[in-house]
Amino acid sequence: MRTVLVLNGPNLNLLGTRRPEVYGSTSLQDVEALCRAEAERLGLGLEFRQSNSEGQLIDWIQEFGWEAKAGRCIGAVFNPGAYTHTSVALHDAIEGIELPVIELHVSNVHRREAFRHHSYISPVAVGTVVGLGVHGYPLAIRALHRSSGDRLPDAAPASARTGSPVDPAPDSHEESPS
Ligand SMILES: O=C1C[C@@](O)(C(=O)O)C[C@@H](O)[C@@H]1O
Repeated sequence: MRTVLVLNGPNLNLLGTRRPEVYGSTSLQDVEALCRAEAERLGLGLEFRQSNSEGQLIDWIQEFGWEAKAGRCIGAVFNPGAYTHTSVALHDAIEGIELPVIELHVSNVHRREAFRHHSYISPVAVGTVVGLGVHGYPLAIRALHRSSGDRLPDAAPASARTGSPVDPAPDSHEESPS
């Protein structure tokens, strides 16, 4: 059975009690239950992990990069918490492996403080889910499952790093109508 990884960074163990007006009142345990139900529905195994440590997150990304390369993992839903806005090391970890990553934020970071508007993760993610609350997690799992089944070229991490899905390929540039 192929697995999907759901990875949560610092302070997400406090979901449900930390600033409920921003992050809601659902606990991380409840998020895991939502993800497990979605994974089961799709016939996937679920690895659900959380760490407050940057190094631990990098180790898991590398571990599941190998799992993806071996065809045993379809990708990761990753909420990097505050490391989103600071971590070149997490950017490099994702860039260096073959794990399709969907970046997820429970809150709409773009409506919040300016320091939350920049992400080091987005340029190496296949996509982002932002501001949909905890219901974004099962949606992201579904998106990974769909892209892994269809093997859409725009779902592959390598092509996502060279341009957006709507970018023409470098050898097929067309003049846009004026
Ligand atoms: O810890 C978090 C949670 C967050 O990633 C979110 O899920 O909305 C947004 C980050 O800016 C913040 O540091």
